Amino acid sequence: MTVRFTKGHGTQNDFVLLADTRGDLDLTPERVRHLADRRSGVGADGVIRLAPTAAVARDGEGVADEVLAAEPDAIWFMDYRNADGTVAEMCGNGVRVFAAFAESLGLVDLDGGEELVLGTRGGVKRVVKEPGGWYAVDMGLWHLPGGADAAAAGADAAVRAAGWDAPRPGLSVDLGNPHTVVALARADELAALDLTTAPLVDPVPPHGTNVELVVPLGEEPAADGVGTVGRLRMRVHERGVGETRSCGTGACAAALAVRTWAAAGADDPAAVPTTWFVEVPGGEVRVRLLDGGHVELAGPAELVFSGELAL
Ligand SMILES: N[C@H](CCC[C@H](N)C(=O)O)C(=O)O
Repeated sequence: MTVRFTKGHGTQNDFVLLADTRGDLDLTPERVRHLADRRSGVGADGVIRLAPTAAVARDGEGVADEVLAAEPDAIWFMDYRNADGTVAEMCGNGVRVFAAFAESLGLVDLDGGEELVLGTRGGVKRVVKEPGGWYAVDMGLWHLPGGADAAAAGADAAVRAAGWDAPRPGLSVDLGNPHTVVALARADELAALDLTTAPLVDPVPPHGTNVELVVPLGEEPAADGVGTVGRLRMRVHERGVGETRSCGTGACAAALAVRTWAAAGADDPAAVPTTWFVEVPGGEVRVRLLDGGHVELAGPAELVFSGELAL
């Protein structure tokens, strides 16, 4: 069979997008790997199928029923797959590119002020477009799997990257998908890091994890002149992919970890910034803590080209 696809990216985390508006495309792991293959296929970090949430529910995914029960307006579902063919619960850069894709299909008018409400395996997500063209995603709830003890200790895992003579402390952060965040002291160490193999994480996360290596860069005056914002730089080794140029859920995890560490050592934790700019090799995104325990991710999304491919 031949499929039409669109290629897009968010801060160079790239995706092949398929408009399966009838919900009848059988996206097997083999097909995902073929589409994502940078030699024999289109090439991408992940594959995103836009499908009716009702069709995903019909196909037996209970989360789609939960999405529709919670938010009947979430008629479209982001079926995200990693390049290795595995399924992941969420993709933050992917949601922004999904929104741009939905716009291109005429399914939503974000420029006209509409909000896109969509389903994912990580629950309902909401996307609006900012005046400057960035897509802002309410990523929903986040949590530390290690709870208050992990927050106080600043770590609940030991992580060892290639070339390290000893493990370093890591903090697990859940964004619907799993993350383990490790602080480094210097930007040159981050730049020199060998991420050609997955860092070893102990205890071994039962469903794997995305590993973010971060360098906190301190605080700076907010653009509106009110208070300060935080800044950090990160690289990431993604579950099911390898090192990518950016990771949206990872940027959220990194900002939440750095804020947790800063708050643990602060005289006034409430004074720690709630907005963070995250520098990734593919660009920059913004992470903002929202009321109610939600976190927002904002950044660019671009559609690059479309084509056809035999599957
Ligand atoms: N590799 C991730 C999914 C993609 C996440 C990333 N591309 C993002 O933008 O959040 C996982 O297996 O959980």
